[in-house]
Amino acid sequence: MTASAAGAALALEDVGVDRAEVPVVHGVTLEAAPGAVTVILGANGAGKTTLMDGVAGLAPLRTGRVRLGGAAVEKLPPYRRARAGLGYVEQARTTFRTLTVEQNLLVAEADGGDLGTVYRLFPELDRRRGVQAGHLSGGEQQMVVLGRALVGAPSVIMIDEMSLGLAPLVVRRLMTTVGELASMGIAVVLIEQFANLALDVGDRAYVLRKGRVVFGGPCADLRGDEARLHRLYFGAPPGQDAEPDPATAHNAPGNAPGNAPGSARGNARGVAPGGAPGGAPGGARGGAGDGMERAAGEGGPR
Ligand SMILES: Nc1ncnc2c1ncn2[C@@H]1O[C@H](COP(=O)(O)OP(=O)(O)OP(=O)(O)O)[C@@H](O)[C@H]1O
Repeated sequence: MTASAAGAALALEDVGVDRAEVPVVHGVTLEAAPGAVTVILGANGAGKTTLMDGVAGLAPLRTGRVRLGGAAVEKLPPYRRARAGLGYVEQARTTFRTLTVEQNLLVAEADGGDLGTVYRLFPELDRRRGVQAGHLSGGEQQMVVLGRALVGAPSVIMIDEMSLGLAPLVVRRLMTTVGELASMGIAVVLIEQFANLALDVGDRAYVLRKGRVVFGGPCADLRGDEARLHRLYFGAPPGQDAEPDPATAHNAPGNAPGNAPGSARGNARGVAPGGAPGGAPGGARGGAGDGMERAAGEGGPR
């Protein structure tokens, strides 16, 4: 374990995950720090959801180690990982449709969970406690799903594509809550199709291509750099140099300093989601980065 992994709320070491016995995720090493938003980006099919399913115990780990607060959990069944503090908001926005908002939350409440915190974060739900979840808007249903994860009192919360099918205004509203969750000390892992919005609220980013990490570094290094995001998502066009090989990059993700909380939080710049990879123009905000990039696929490592 590296020194920084010891302080990480969630640390993955050389994680490989299979889908239907096919290897999809390969050798992923990354960390999520408490009080920070860690963003996972990548094109459709890059393996983001498969990675999260592997961490949660819903897809089989082929290789590697998953540490939660320093303790290895990769051999535990999903419910024990959840009890150990791992919250997972899956892509499908599933509520108990005939139960009220409050009943949905109570079903998931764990020791240390607190409905008051959920209602403070989502006054929209406070006003609709007695309404059946099936009668809520898509955005409100997403709040219920996030709320259900929160009343499990997680130290880490992984959120997969919460913006799917929601209006830009609603997505921006939910993104402010993502920042608030981190401010509460939770390690937030955010998978998001709208790269620009995620990079705005995020502290540290990892980009997956073909199941491998091809970038790990500060979000500031990627903000507004659409060309670089495109290259990371899809590889270099024919005839152009590929990204530097990780073997020569001096800062692999596992060696990088922990996420600096609050770098972008609360600064959402009102950028409309523009599809992935997004990247708002002119958004580069300094950041002598420790980012690294690596080639994947043909010619890439392993
Ligand atoms: N249940 C499954 N059985 C077999 N293959 C799967 C299954 N789920 C995903 N895959 C395959 O695994 C690969 C990675 O998919 P995954 O959903 O993890 O990617 P993703 O980066 O989350 O993409 P998206 O943004 O589209 O959700 C894809 O090639 C996909 O077809």
